[in-house]
Amino acid sequence: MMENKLLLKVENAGIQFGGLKAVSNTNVEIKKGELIGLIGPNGAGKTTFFNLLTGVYAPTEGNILLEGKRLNGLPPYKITRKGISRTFQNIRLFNELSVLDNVKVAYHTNSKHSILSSIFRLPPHFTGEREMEEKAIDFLKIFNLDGFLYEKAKNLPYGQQRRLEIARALATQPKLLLLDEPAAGMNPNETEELMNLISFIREKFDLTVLLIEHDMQLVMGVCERIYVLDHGQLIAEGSPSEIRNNPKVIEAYLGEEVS
Ligand SMILES: Nc1ncnc2c1ncn2[C@@H]1O[C@H](COP(=O)(O)OP(=O)(O)OP(=O)(O)O)[C@@H](O)[C@H]1O
Repeated sequence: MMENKLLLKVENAGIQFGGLKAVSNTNVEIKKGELIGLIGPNGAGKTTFFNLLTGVYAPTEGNILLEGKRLNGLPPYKITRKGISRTFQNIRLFNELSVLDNVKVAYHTNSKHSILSSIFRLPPHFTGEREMEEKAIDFLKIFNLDGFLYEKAKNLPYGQQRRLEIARALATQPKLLLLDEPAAGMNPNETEELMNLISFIREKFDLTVLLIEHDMQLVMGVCERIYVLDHGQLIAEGSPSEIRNNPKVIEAYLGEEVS
């Protein structure tokens, strides 16, 4: 793993909605291979920060650079192709499609064969399609979802839907994976499994991961470094133990019992 190469650089970036500075003047640097947490109270701007990174919103100030290239203003599908993908706080899947098709659709985002060859069913499509299906099935095995290939996504239990959402995000072959509250709604066992899964996929796919999470056991357990947002501003950055003992963070978010 190329651990010391900079992957993401966010320079003084922010966004204003009318009079509200939802995120302002943020500076974040993430190196290849890192697993980083983003925490902060409700409404601090965490999801908005993800929306900036993924092109849902263009920053109204500053720059976002992936491997040195500016992403500002690119639409989400182009940012996905450049290597950033995400999951959402409220799971977003194609509910009526099968588990297998959910992953195949994601593969299409980065597939090399053209839409035309798909429509006219020209030979490259068949090869591409078969390859894609095999890849998707192998992929779903990693997530323990290969027993449900033809089940509609909406029929999976909650924890498995979460895993499928991560599988879909990974199927676009990102360099940087953004996870928005992946443990929300999970019981402690599911959370533990998720922690193991995140560590495992990071190694297996040589990934860099940034995750928003309120579950401190998860954040402190898997992240190497943590950024803390409060009222749209970064108030701290450091290792889990530095963050746990940072008076500003305790006051804004963690409360005294966690210290
Ligand atoms: N499109 C928008 N237009 C106006 N205000 C917005 C928009 N998107 C987000 N905001 C505001 O920006 C602020 C930050 O919201 P955001 O959802 O990013 O917080 P969060 O840290 O993700 O919170 P939570 O932990 O509750 O998910 C909030 O005040 C929110 O109302």
